[in-house]
Amino acid sequence: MGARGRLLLTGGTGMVGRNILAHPAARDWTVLAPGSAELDLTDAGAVTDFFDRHRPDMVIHAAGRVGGIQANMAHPVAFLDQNMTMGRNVVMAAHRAGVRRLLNLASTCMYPRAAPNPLSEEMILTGELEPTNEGYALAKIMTMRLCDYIRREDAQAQYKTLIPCNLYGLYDTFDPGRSHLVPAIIHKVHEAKTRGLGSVEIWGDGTARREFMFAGDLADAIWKAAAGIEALPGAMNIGLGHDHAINDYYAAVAGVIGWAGIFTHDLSRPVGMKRKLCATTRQTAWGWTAPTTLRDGLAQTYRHYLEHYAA
Ligand SMILES: NC(=O)c1ccc[n+]([C@@H]2O[C@H](COP(=O)([O-])OP(=O)(O)OC[C@H]3O[C@@H](n4cnc5c(N)ncnc54)[C@H](OP(=O)(O)O)[C@@H]3O)[C@@H](O)[C@H]2O)c1
Ligand SMILES: C[C@@H]1O[C@H](OP(=O)(O)OP(=O)(O)OC[C@H]2O[C@@H](n3cnc4c(=O)[nH]c(N)nc43)[C@H](O)[C@@H]2O)[C@@H](O)[C@H](O)[C@@H]1O
Repeated sequence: MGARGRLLLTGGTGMVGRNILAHPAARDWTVLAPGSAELDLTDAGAVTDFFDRHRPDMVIHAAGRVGGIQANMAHPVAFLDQNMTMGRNVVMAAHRAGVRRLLNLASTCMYPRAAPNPLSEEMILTGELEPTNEGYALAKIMTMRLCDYIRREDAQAQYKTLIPCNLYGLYDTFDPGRSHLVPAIIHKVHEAKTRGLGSVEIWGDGTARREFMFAGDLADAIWKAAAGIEALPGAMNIGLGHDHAINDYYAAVAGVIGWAGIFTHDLSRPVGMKRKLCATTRQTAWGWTAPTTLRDGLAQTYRHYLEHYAA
């Protein structure tokens, strides 16, 4: 048994979950990490049974229906329904089972579309959401608020929410229909290189800005948060504090892969938020910064892509 106790990690088969499991701090806990085939989190009865049988001391909720801008736009019903149901089932079953510590993972899509950057935690629920991912964002807000209400009603309950910026890294999803920006670029530029193509198409004009953190770094923040959840505010961004234009990410990936073609722009493609940069005031006071540079993170992710996905 890990010295810190028994921990249920939801989403342990996903990108964030696998990075959490690969981190050395995972050895401090006895981690239970069922995938959806073993425990369907949309099944309330199955989730309650799981808590009754396994009695975890802590929960990290990192499961979700997750995808890039195109998948979110195509399936708002599934993104709202599945994420809301999973969040409700996990948080309520944990509380009913007497679990005192729960770390919930949200996303910066919870911020209002017109909020001024950098985005600080108190801006949530002050305005209209970005329509391209509204369903997902509503589910994330609901789960965060459920944790807030539980803390308010139960002084023993340490149910806290981390709000990570955009992520990329090992175990990412490279399928173009579902992928986020960074894995999409890696796949496109790799294909261009291997097929001898001279150009790659960027969605939009490439001036929108995003803050992408290496998922291995997020795992480090998550374990620090798990070890001292009492010290966390109810909600806290996990970000870098700086961002880049979409065009810059394409150039950076091309540099890492070693491809020297040209970029074109498809202006008919969705762009979403013009910018969503996290305020890192709370995170800085908490004493953590992400260590991995963009170039190093991209190089590690490309190596992983070559080993596991490249044709
Ligand atoms: N990726 C990002 O850019 C990003 C940014 C900010 C926040 N986040 C948050 O981080 C968390 C994890 O994201 P990710 O990128 O790791 O996603 P991911 O790679 O797509 O993984 C999703 C995980 O959720 C599990 N899952 C989905 N439906 C389930 C169900 N019905 N029952 C049980 N498990 C289910 C999957 O299990 P199976 O594989 O076994 O089906 C998988 O382990 C999410 O809360 C997401 O909102 C992600
Ligand atoms: C963290 C996630 O952020 C997501 O928003 P969001 O940053 O726009 O999601 P991404 O899919 O990462 O897209 C980021 C930006 O990259 C541009 N982009 C350029 N080329 C591509 C490409 O080939 N593929 C993709 N996917 N984008 C591309 C896209 O127009 C958008 O402005 C939300 O939809 C999710 O719900 C989640 O919250």
